[in-house]
Amino acid sequence: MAVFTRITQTELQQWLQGRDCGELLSFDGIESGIENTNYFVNTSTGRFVLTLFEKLKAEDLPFYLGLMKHLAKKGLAVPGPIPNGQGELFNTLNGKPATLVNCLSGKSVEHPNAIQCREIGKFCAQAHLAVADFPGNTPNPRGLAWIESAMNALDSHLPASVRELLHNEVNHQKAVAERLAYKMLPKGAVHADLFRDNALMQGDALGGVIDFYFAGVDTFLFDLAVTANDWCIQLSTGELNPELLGALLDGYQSERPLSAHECELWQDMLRAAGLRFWASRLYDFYMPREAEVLNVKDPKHFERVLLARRQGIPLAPQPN
Ligand SMILES: Nc1ncnc2c1ncn2[C@@H]1O[C@H](COP(=O)(O)OP(=O)(O)O)[C@@H](O)[C@H]1O
Ligand SMILES: N[C@@H](CCOP(=O)(O)O)C(=O)O
Repeated sequence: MAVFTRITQTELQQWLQGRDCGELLSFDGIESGIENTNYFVNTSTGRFVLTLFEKLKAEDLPFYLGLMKHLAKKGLAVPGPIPNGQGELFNTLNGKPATLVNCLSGKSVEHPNAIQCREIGKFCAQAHLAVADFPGNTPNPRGLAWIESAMNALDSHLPASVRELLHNEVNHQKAVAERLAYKMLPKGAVHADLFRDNALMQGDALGGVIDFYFAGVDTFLFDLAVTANDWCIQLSTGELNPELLGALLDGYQSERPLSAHECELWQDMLRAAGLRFWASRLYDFYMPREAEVLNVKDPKHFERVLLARRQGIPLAPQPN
């Protein structure tokens, strides 16, 4: 259950005043989700999602909400925030910063097919093209600097074999970051958590992408690698499914061809993306946040993913 903050009809009615969203009819708490409080809000003009931010600070929100607004304005299937009467994308509701976004259709898929992988690949590329003129510059909050500090905090908790692999991969990624090819990679504001549960599918079509609250500036290739590691996975082994991966890359390259440097660093970025989620899951596992309704996600899954990517990859993209 993920309704951390309860609100009353009167509070919501007052908060909605001045927003271009019609008259409040009803609202219901959304049970799934673990970070924020979400409600479906039905009004005389449609259906919306209200999010009360439980942990993110007000100063962090302009980047995330600004990115969603930017992408929605460019026609991508992303929930656009509905501003209040003062033009603000968020303001306080019951003591928490809160925003209202339009409700997208569809539901997440557990076992995507090749067509769905192609669609998410296309979306990923379109989003990368669309941020060329987005001015926000908040770095990826879970970049290599965060991973290294998490690793140091975790060190005494970890079994020796885990510690060794973590240090080894962090050192490898630090060396990658020094390479000229890495420095030449195109960057921008990316979702950075484009997992299956953050995409709503309507059959084979993409209904939309939600949950931009791990977004930050990073390489486009890293964002694509995060997506591949989740959408194209063989869950039992952590290996990539060549058919699904081919479809994802094909969809991506149909919109934004990869450069020679991007192709060269594909395996390293798949490793970086595996490392990022292994580190955050280890962190959440060994240092659980207090007083939370938390489903801690299994770190072992991303250990398998990382080990598999270090061994090799089934398909390397070619520059167009
Ligand atoms: N804009 C939206 N349109 C439709 N459903 C949404 C939207 N935003 C959130 N949801 C629903 O709410 C659930 C929880 O949202 P999510 O952003 O994943 O929460 P959390 O950040 O707490 O993990 C999603 O799984 C989805 O069902
Ligand atoms: N996708 C990450 C967890 C990020 O949290 P979210 O539920 O807000 O998407 C993972 O699987 O470790």
